[in-house]
Amino acid sequence: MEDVDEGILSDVIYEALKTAFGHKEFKTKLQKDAVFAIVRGGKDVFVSMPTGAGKSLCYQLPAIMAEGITMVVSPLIALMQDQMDHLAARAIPAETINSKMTETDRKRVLADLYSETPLTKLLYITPEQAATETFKNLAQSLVEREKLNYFVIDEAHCVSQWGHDFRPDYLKLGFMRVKLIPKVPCIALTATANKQVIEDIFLQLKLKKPLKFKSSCFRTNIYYEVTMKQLIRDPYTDLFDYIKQCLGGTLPENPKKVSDWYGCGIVYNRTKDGCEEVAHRLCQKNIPAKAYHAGLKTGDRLKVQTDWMEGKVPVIVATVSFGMGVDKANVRFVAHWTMPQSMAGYYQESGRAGRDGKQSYCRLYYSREERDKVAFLINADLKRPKKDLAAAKMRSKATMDGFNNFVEYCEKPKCRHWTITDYFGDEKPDCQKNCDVCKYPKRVVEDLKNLVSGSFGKTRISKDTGEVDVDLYGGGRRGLKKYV
Ligand SMILES: Nc1ncnc2c1ncn2[C@@H]1O[C@H](COP(=O)(O)OP(=O)(O)OP(=O)(O)O)[C@@H](O)[C@H]1O
Repeated sequence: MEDVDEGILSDVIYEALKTAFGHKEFKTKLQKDAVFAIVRGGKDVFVSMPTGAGKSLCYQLPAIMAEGITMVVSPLIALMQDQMDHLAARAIPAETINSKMTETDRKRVLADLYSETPLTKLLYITPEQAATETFKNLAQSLVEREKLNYFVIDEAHCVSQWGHDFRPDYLKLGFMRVKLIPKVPCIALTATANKQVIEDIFLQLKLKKPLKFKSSCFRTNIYYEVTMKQLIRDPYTDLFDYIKQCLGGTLPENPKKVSDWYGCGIVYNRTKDGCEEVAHRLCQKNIPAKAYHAGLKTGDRLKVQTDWMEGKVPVIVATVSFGMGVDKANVRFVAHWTMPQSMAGYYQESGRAGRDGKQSYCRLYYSREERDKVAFLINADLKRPKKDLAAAKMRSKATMDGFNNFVEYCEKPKCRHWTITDYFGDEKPDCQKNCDVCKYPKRVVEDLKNLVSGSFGKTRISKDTGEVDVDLYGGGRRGLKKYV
């Protein structure tokens, strides 16, 4: 659509936005700019927006406007299914080819894709599927028939050796693209990429001078805080009170009538047993909660997720296996009962709060005991023998950096929003006291002092960095030591 008059193009895009997705406006100017650039075509595009900002629409709208097919590489079958359900609800024909589908379905999808006028608009595949002969032949055929419009890589941080969800199969996509579909524009999207990850995405996918659409990862409507678990007398009571506060302040008289609750929430836990334990204790306190983890049978796990999605149970207590692709608007809080392994992981998990733009809350329960446990687990994992040593070394460094950065988030009295935006290479945000450090600086510093025993140096607030400089470790050692 390179030569189309801009006014006409704009009318067509807005019309499609309304008829296909039911939206009158773009969510943000960045979403609009990205859509317009992708529709104009001819260029690779990189989109980095916070969770819930509406990245999917950036490629789905151009995909339905174009005459051919858009291929979307997505990391998980569940994630694809979720996207396809959303599209099906809007009567947009989307299909997948994956290892779990029946032979009949597979034949049906392929027959459509090889037909003269395929009905499919979006085809979702995993990176593993993209590496198969079936897929290579299909891609070649679509290119020859000029039916492939865009090649989309969702959750593009998975491509990067430095990304927290690194998947080696993603590395093949760059070669495949150059060899098979060199002229098809590539659209890479992510929510969690710092400078290093972005550079690696460009390199691995061999993007050609991509147009960049990046917004700050600053989530204005989330209150971030860290609670020192070892300093509170009764952590469970603290969690109950927190949840009650986030979900409307008072307990409904009939706790089974969930419509009384103001929204819902997630409690993340590192272990299956931990999830069961917390869910059990919440139920004892009349807070309906269910555990979600890999130890449950598929059907049970699905039921827990559906109950939570439909608002039948306001609190889900889950391991990190829960959440990717979950698009629920009214998540009022995300509490971490244990510690994630990296800043990028925490940003993604906590970012499930407040997708509707309303004020929401994220609290991490932190203790040094937990920090040491996670450090031990990471160390053990890094020591396991690896096939590709060079890649493993790079990964180790990324993992260590990610963890140490996150320890700093917990242990440095610096604006939480600023720490996050700093990590992702974004500008200093205007926090507006929407974090504990900015709202209660004295209390945070006191807590940090109490976190460790030893002598403390003077407390000084730096004008340049916003950090409260305090000798937390005693013995004159300043700053944080590295743990992994
Ligand atoms: N222009 C728009 N107007 C109103 N709502 C929109 C618009 N674009 C997207 N949305 C809605 O915003 C929500 C978040 O969109 P989406 O799931 O694409 O976010 P995302 O950036 O992909 O998030 P994540 O990184 O968590 O996957 C969805 O409910 C979607 O329907």
